[in-house]
Amino acid sequence: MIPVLDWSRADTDPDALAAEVGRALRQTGFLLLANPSVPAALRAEVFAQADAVFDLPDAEKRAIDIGNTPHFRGWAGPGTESLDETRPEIDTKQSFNIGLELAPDDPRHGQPFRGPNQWPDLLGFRETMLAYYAAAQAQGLALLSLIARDLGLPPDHFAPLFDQPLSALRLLRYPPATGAPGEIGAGAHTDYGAITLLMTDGEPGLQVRPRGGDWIDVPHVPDAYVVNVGDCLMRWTNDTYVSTPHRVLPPARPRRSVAFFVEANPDALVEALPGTGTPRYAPILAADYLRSRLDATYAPKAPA
Ligand SMILES: O=C(O)CCC(=O)C(=O)O
Ligand SMILES: [Fe+2]
Repeated sequence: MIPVLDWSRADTDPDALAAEVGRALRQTGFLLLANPSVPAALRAEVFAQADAVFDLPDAEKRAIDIGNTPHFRGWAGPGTESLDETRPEIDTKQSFNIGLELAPDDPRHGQPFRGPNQWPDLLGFRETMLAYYAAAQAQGLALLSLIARDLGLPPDHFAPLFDQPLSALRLLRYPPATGAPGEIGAGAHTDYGAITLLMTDGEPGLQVRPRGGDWIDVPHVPDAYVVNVGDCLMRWTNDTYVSTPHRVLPPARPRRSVAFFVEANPDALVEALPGTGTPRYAPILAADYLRSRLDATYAPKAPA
């Protein structure tokens, strides 16, 4: 149901690979990407540094809490987020969020979602995360080039729209299940951005619910990314591609994952791409769309 596609074919067989990517993104909006361009050593280092930041004492994590700034960066402890807006349960996960890094004197500070990252005092953390942010964004853009091919657009169609991205790197850790009623690792949701590149650690829990179907487990393929369509790309493709609800059940053992949300530039105009039919949605700036989605995720809930 969720195909495994080999990224090494992007060089040898791009047209066929683009068609297979397109088919998956039209059907379930999910695929597994083997042999990605991001080096394995860098991916492993991201997991190691993620462990280090989550293992810091709470006081150190609170000093870089996501609530300290309006820029959605830093540590979000357990109980601060609820991805399923329709249910009272709060996600058990904790996360650490990193956005586009700007020089301190960059004039873009203060624009929507632009601001300083909050870095922990951990040797190599910042360098690893910035290297990964760049590598994952490049993989995302290369995938968007195949997506453009599939949609009959010039292969570089998206490049100028993703060169100052709102993309977010999110480290995640899920505690083992306690058995509490209704407990959920990450509530059912669709992603907000263009595409998501997700690394999982092999501990089961991630499920998707294809349209008209029931929840199914997403298999763990070592070294492959779980790739899925976000709501912004669904809207941009005028529903040609579909974003699909997914969730993380409370795992049997601690579970770790690393999501990279590939997002457009804040001022990219998201409107029905050529060839996708009569527009179903009004045009919207990528930053305004993201704002509307994040506000709902972080809205306070009545206690369960
Ligand atoms: O941890 C996972 O496997 C999925 C996380 C997720 O869906 C998200 O952060 O949007
Ligand atoms: Fe997600």
